[in-house]
Amino acid sequence: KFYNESVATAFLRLYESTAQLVWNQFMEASWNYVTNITKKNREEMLRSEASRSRHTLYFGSRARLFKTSGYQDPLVQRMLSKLQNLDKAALPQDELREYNRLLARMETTFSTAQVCLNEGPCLDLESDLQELMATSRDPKELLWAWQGWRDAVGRQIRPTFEHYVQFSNKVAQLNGYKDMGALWRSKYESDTLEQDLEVLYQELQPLYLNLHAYVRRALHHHYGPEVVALKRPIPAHLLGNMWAQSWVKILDLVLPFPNKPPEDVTKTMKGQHWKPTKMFEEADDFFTSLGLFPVPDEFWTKSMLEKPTDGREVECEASSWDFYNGKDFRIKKCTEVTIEDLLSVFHQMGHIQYLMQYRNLSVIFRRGASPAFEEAVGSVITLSASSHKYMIHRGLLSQESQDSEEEVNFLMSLALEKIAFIPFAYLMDLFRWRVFDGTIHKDLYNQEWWNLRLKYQGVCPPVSRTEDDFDPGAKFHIAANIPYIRYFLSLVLQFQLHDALCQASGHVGPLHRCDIYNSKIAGKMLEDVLSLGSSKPWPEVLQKITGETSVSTKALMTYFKPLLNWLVAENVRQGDVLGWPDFSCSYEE
Ligand SMILES: C[C@H](NC(=O)O)C(=O)O
Ligand SMILES: [Zn+2]
Repeated sequence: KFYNESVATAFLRLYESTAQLVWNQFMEASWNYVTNITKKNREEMLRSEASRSRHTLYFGSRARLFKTSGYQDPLVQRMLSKLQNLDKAALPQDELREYNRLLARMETTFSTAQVCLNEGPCLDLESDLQELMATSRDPKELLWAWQGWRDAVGRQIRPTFEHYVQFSNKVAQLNGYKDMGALWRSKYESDTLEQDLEVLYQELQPLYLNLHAYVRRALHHHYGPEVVALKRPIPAHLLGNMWAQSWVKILDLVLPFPNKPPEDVTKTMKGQHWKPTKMFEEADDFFTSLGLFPVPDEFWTKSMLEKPTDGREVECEASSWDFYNGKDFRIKKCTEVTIEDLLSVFHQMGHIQYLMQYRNLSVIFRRGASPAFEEAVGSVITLSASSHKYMIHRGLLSQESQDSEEEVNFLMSLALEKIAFIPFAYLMDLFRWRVFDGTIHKDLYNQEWWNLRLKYQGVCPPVSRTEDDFDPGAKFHIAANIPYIRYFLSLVLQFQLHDALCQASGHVGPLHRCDIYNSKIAGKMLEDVLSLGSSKPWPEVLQKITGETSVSTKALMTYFKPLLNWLVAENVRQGDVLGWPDFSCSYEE
């Protein structure tokens, strides 16, 4: 074992100079593939992945030779320990090639799947099927899209997914973890993660149960008792979203004060001839108003901000990309001119801001303090951008003030996005952790998925399911091997950060009215945190902004308190039962 710290420092410098090149090449090849899905580009991406893995293996296996205890510089120690995780590069080459092929197969099946009308056109997920799920109020049409998508994706990738689980667990074991779930959880550097998550979930459950009961009653009223029964779970295809993870598109069916409907911001955007580029410029302007970086010129020339119309097949799922050369950062998004997409643009631009803030760190530290921090940054800004104050400021709303009823309507629209999401974000990796640790046997994948969907979300499949189906695979992050607990933690973290930044920026009044636009103080606090990347444990990073070292639901509960009060009163008035005591998912046989 090498003990000598100066050898380690030289070793890391060599890693640094080679890693940027290798990672840049890999990102370019990956980018070329997902923005132009062809066999040639896939082969090129797989070749580039293999060379990146060889580089990881070379340095990672040598990093394991260093005995880092007792080193003076904690950063050297932290860098070496991170390098020692080889991830999938630990596989023998032939198995790595097979693993990469099946990963590409699952993700590409998702990205190219369509649902076709008999003798009619074929619908893409983005945005035909998502628009149908959002706007149709015909249960049969919704069922057609819901089932068609799962037939086209979930069913197709089930066999591949079973191999993916085996390979993933082998990767984890070769890196010293018992299974891939343990490797995923290790990114949070906490040995109480699962207990902490359960506590957060329990604290949030009353908010979710009250929203669920209220929304169920509204759908019961709209669709009738045959379709939506009180005291039962809600059929998953009626919630305005392909995965029932966000219910914001059925706000019109559940508006607390229907005589005070919010202005249609999407209509205003279209009326003002907004284009996708302007949506990104708006977000860029928000970050620069905080004193943070604008995106570089090549962001505008190299990003894919709209779905191509030249016939190219692309992966539409939005994502932000670091090309590891300190100046090339891109977003891939099939942007539509809608308020939902504007907020999603803010979220993605938050990722880009993180990449820019930590671009001078070692490649090893060019990650978020935790995956949840990566997701939370953009969402924090989105909370300000969602505020009535900001929308007025940008001319997207015209009515100056909101009365208390309009504020409840506003909070309901945020709750349909954020509160509805809680159980979904939690169960996505509860499912996969149990698949990886063997608790969920491969012959029961679909039944166990729906057990979790029933237990945590209180939703049912609209039609009976079998083990020929693989409904979890119809969600991008499962087809694309992207962990998800980051979104659950980000949901709580974003309100905690928003609250701290609002206080620092001098905001007074209810949290949901806060907009940190133009606050250089808030911007400086963000800069101090984002520029650390993953060089410090995330509790230390959190403390720099909030003074706390653990994630807390306090700010989220404060934000939604006026709505919870209203929901509880309403559910009591209606004599509603919280939860789904009649838990069977009924099907007319
Ligand atoms: C919440 C998560 N957002 C994202 O991936 O950008 C999703 O879309 O499922
Ligand atoms: Zn994100």
